[in-house]
Amino acid sequence: MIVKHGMNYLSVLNSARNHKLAPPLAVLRRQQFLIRVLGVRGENIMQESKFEADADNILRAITPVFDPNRHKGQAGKVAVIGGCREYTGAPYFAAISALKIGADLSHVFCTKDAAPVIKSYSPELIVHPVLEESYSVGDRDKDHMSRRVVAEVDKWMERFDCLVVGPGLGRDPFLLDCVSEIIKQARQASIPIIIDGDGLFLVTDNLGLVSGYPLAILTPNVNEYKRLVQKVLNCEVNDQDAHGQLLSLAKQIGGVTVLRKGMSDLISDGEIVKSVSNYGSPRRCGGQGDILSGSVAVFLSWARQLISANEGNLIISPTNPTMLGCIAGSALLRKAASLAFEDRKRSTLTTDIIECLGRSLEDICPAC
Ligand SMILES: NC(=O)C1=CN([C@@H]2O[C@H](COP(=O)(O)OP(=O)(O)OC[C@H]3O[C@@H](n4cnc5c(N)ncnc54)[C@H](OP(=O)(O)O)[C@@H]3O)[C@@H](O)[C@H]2O)[C@@H](O)CC1
Ligand SMILES: Nc1ncnc2c1ncn2[C@@H]1O[C@H](COP(=O)(O)OP(=O)(O)OP(=O)(O)O)[C@@H](O)[C@H]1O
Ligand SMILES: [Mg+2]
Repeated sequence: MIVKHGMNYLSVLNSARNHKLAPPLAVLRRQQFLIRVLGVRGENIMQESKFEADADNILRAITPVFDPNRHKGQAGKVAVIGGCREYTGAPYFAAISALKIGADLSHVFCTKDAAPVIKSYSPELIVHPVLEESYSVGDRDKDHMSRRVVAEVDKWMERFDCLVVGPGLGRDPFLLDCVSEIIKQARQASIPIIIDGDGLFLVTDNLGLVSGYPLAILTPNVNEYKRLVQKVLNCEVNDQDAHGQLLSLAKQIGGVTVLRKGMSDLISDGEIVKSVSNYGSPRRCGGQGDILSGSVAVFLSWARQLISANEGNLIISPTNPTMLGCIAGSALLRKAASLAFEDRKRSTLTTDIIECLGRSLEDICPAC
């Protein structure tokens, strides 16, 4: 088989199959090698390796060692704002992933309907049934109700190291108005915010909510990225200049960090671009992005702790904690997805990947 410069990953896989080079799993394993050699979009090998993050070393550097003097909460307190009548899985996936990686406390702020369901998935999560959708609020009560919802979240705000806004949030207009206020409060309190799922639907039409906030991370999937590019750059997604376009997008939103999910995850804060392309899984079951948002929340919190403990002097690069959080979260999720796929093959589900998070982190960064 001749691997030519410019072949994309699918044509490489097909060509490998045509040449009967290897059974399917071995071909898939070869995918990682080929991605590294050719670049995911057939880009120049030098260019791709120049952008590839040193993810394992970053993971090792920011994951804290166990210390008997530390108390509950110091390894991270995260909150997920999401969960409504339709979606209860997404906020659960994000919140439980944060705990499985090593956060001490994980909260979920969701609607009243979603709360008992999410609680029943796990006793580990602290679930607040505080969000309201339009159908449960009379027109006259809206102002009063909105103030109540925002106050309920705000009284906890200072305790959180990071918020994840959007997994399974839904798109109810009243609920999204309340969430806009919650984002404003978090920003005022300088709490990092990861915006995912329906949170991106909200923010794409209200960019002022995050614009210019360096502690904001947007984690768009293919649809969400397309909408962001159209809205912010007023053009279509350009895969020929994926790095340049992502850089412009992050810059244009005032230096927020954008993690563009895909075959290879691309991350930019408007200053630099990094990619994470370690082998993941060919399964595209729903919920993997939710694991990612919960994971990034934990690693971002740890990266900020490390930076403040070292008074800003880091021996790793990049030094922006949002970039570090994204690189570590992406690398860990992809490794866990690959382990889960090895075990479960076609039946791999998001819950299987969550079960592999601990082992994946242990492989890279042993607990003792
Ligand atoms: N197990 C769970 O609980 C999981 C729950 N999940 C949760 O699902 C939510 C949506 O996330 P997703 O990833 O499906 O959004 P995406 O790919 O942009 O949309 C695909 C297509 O659907 C449409 N569309 C979507 N939402 C719509 C709405 N409310 N009302 C109307 N249209 C809507 C959309 O149309 P468009 O946006 O282009 O108008 C596009 O064509 C989000 O909260 C996520 O966290 C996931 O995390 C998976 C696991
Ligand atoms: N084509 C792909 N090949 C390999 N890995 C991918 C591919 N697309 C996405 N991923 C991986 O899956 C993770 C989740 O991305 P995905 O695009 O599925 O998010 P999402 O649609 O928001 O997920 P969710 O269903 O949770 O909302 C990404 O971090 C990326 O590492
Ligand atoms: Mg998603």
